[in-house]
Order: sequence, then structure tokens, then C-alpha cells
Amino acid sequence: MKRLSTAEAAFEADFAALLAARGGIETSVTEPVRAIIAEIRARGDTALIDYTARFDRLALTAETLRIAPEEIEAEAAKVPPELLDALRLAATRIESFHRAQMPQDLHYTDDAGLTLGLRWTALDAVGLYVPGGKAAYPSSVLMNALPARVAGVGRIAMCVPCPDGVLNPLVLAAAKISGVTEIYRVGGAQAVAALAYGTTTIPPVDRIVGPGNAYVAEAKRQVFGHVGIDSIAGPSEVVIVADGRNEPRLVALDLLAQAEHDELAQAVLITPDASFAGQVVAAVARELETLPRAAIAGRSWADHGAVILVRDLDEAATLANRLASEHLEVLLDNAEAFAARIRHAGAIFIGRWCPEAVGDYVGGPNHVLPTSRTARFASGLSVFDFLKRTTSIATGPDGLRRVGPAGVALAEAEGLNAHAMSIAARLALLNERSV
Ligand SMILES: NC(=O)c1ccc[n+]([C@@H]2O[C@H](COP(=O)([O-])OP(=O)(O)OC[C@H]3O[C@@H](n4cnc5c(N)ncnc54)[C@H](O)[C@@H]3O)[C@@H](O)[C@H]2O)c1
Ligand SMILES: N[C@H](CO)Cc1c[nH]c[nH+]1
Ligand SMILES: [Zn+2]
Repeated sequence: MKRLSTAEAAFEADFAALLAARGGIETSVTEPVRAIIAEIRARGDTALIDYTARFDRLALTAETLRIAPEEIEAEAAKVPPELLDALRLAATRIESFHRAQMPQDLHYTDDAGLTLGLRWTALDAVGLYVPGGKAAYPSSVLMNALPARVAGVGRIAMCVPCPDGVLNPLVLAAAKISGVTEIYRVGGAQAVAALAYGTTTIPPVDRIVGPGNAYVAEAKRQVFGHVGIDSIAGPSEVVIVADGRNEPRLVALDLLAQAEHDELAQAVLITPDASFAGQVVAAVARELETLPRAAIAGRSWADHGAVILVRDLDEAATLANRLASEHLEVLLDNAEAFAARIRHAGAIFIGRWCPEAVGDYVGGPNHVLPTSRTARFASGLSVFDFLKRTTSIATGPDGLRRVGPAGVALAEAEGLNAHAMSIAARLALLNERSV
């Protein structure tokens, strides 16, 4: 864990090092992934079955690639009722927040007499990748599938690797609650390729979303352009701005909640109170003694954690904006006012009673958020990832007369004569016919 102080002369250099410490994309898998995608394109289901036998130790046939409805039911039925209730509560809240995001179409006639439109339509088909094994978060199934459903996507296909044939009941229960029934037990780059290009069993989709390991991320990068993808997520991050009026243990737990995701996760505390900073650092050490995921969280905190001592909250706001973190917690008296000054953060958690973990599960907004400072220009997953816009222009003779000559002039200036003539010829016809 780094201790930085804005009062120190070396601060800018230390801070730059902190910004640069964010994770990058793994490149050693580029060629293996290229080969896997080519095989899936050439041999379809047969290659998918071969790779699943090799990487997931699971023998499949074209008939068993897709998880049968009875299997989904049987697995979901293994989930304890209180956990199903928790998933349902989360799903209801996520669904209603995403429903509130749905945009309006535009349709109006302007002063020149042209009728202009902008219409939102949902994607036809989306593929949702869910990581296999212990890395799978059922909450992420809800966060990826529900916005697609709310947007009105016609078909949602899900791929989840099942190493040694083991299904994950919670993942299947979350899929069921989200209304996803088309689920394939395949993973890795081969699943991404199958979703992108299609096989006999898996029809192709238009966009692929969801997290995964380096093979999955690289495959998404390589199929991008043929299909759409969501952003490629880096390690999780939290920045916590807290004054000395907080309970140190609660702040320590919030830092560790991010750190326990991954050894590369980054947890940063910004505070104007040096004595409080010391108490939080001590509390982190105490909590690490008993935390089940202490090995991961301890590594993350040791290698990527930071405590920044600022002179005042103005400096805290400036640094929080520069960090443009995936998550920002504001644990201050006047948290709303501080949050209003933040321009760059994936999601903001406002007030001492609002830990980031609420947003991971039951807040309502999406927990798939921009990492690695991309919050400067990117946003979290939403219904907009599953919608597209089509614009329209309608005009009759009057509108064409009003705007056509300027179009002709611009086309001629660009040397595009057919463009100019397609408008000019109509204008000439209108004059001839005195329409
Ligand atoms: N919300 C979430 O669920 C979430 C969020 C963030 C990150 N993640 C990330 O998801 C990832 C999960 O990783 P995972 O590996 O457990 O599951 P995964 O589903 O991402 O990958 C498993 C697949 O990787 C492929 N693979 C493994 N070794 C390979 C090799 N040598 N060559 C080619 N392909 C190979 C196999 O096809 C296997 O099915 C982690 O990196 C985790 O950080 C998950
Ligand atoms: N904090 C993670 C995204 O950064 C999401 C998550 C899922 N489960 C728990 N947390
Ligand atoms: Zn989390």
C-alpha cells in the first residue's frame, strides 16, 4: 500500500505512478485465440465440441451443447429459497432502474418543413458470456441479461463453461429469473467465436457482453467489428473519499470489498485526516487476519492499495476526478454536494450508509462499469448497450427547395457531382413542373 500526501514535493510523480498501475490487456493469448476462432469458423460445432473436451474436460454432442430446460429447472431448484428471494429482489430493482432509462423517439417537423425522426430499436440477438467455475457471479448474470431484456432484445443466448460437466445452480437460477432460456455449456474463445459467427447449433448474435478471462477478452476484441461487444473490463477499482468522522473499520471493509475481487484490484482512500488514515490502515490489517479471501485481498492492498492525504476536500475532488475510478464512495457530511463536483467516475456511492457493495447487488444501477480511467469517456452497462438508433428524414417539394441548394453547393465543393445532381435534378424538375 502506498502512502501519498499532496503536501509532499514528490506527490505528482507518486500520483502518476498510481495512475499508471492500472491493469492492461494480456497479449500472449492473441495467436492461440486467433487459431481457435478460425477453427470454429471452419468446423463449427465439431470444433466447439473438441475444444470443450480439451479445456473443460467435458464430452458433448451437438444435442447436449445446449442445456435442456429440465436441467435448468433442476439446477435452479437446488438454490435455497432465501437466496432465490434475494436474487428476485435484486432482479426487480435492476429491472425497474433500467426500465426508467428507456429513451424516447424523436419525430418533429422543423422550420424548413423537413420531418426528422430518431427511432430506437433493440438488437435482434445478444450473446451473454458468463465465466465458469468460481469466478461466475450470479449478480453479473442479472446485470447483463436484464438490461437486454428491458431494451426488448429478441433473443438472448448465454454461454457458460461447465468444467467437468458441473453446472452452477445460482447462475442458472439467475438466468431463469432474467428470462434467459437459451444456454450453452461452452466457454472460452470458442464460445465467443460461436456466438459471433454461429455454428449449426448456435445461431449467431449481434453483440456479445459479459466478463471472462484473458482468452475470452481477447476473443471479444478479435470478433469486434463483425459483432458489437461491451467494453473489456480491467481489474475492479474503488476510490473512497472519507473524513475523520467515519468508523475506520467500515472504511477498511469497503476497501477490502474491492481488493478481494482480484490481486490486481485497486482500493484507494483519500482523506484530509492523517490520524484517521492511520486508523483505517490498522483496521485493514486487522480485518485481513480473518477475511476468507485474505490471500487475494492482501496482495491487492499491498501491491495496488493507496492512502492519499489531502489538504482539504477541494483537493480530494480534484484527485477523484483525475483517478476517474470505476467506483467512488463519498463518506462525508455533505456527500451530495461533493458528489455533484465529480465528473469522472463509473458510479458514485453517496453517504456513510451506502457502501459500494449495495451497488454490486441490490441498488438497481448496473455493476458493469468502466475501469482503468475509462470513466473519462465511457459509461456503465445500460439499456443503451442493447439499443440502436435509426434516423429518418422526410420532405416534400417545399422542404427540398429550402435546403436543396445548400446541399448542391456543398456536394460541388466536395467534387461529388452525382450527389449534387441528385438534388439539383429534382430542383430543376420542380421548377419545370412549377410544383
Ligand atoms: N462478474 C464476473 O463474473 C467477473 C467480473 C470480472 C472479471 N471476471 C473474470 O472472469 C474470469 C474468469 O476466469 P475463468 O478462467 O475462471 O473462467 P472463463 O469462463 O473466463 O474461462 C474459462 C475458459 O477459458 C478457456 N481456457 C482456459 N485455459 C485455456 C488455454 N490454455 N487455452 C485456450 N483456452 C483456455 C477454456 O475454454 C475455459 O472454458 C477471471 O479472469 C475473472 O477476473 C469475472
Ligand atoms: N464489484 C464488481 C464490479 O466491479 C461486481 C461484483 C459482482 N459481485 C460482487 N461484485
Ligand atoms: Zn464487487
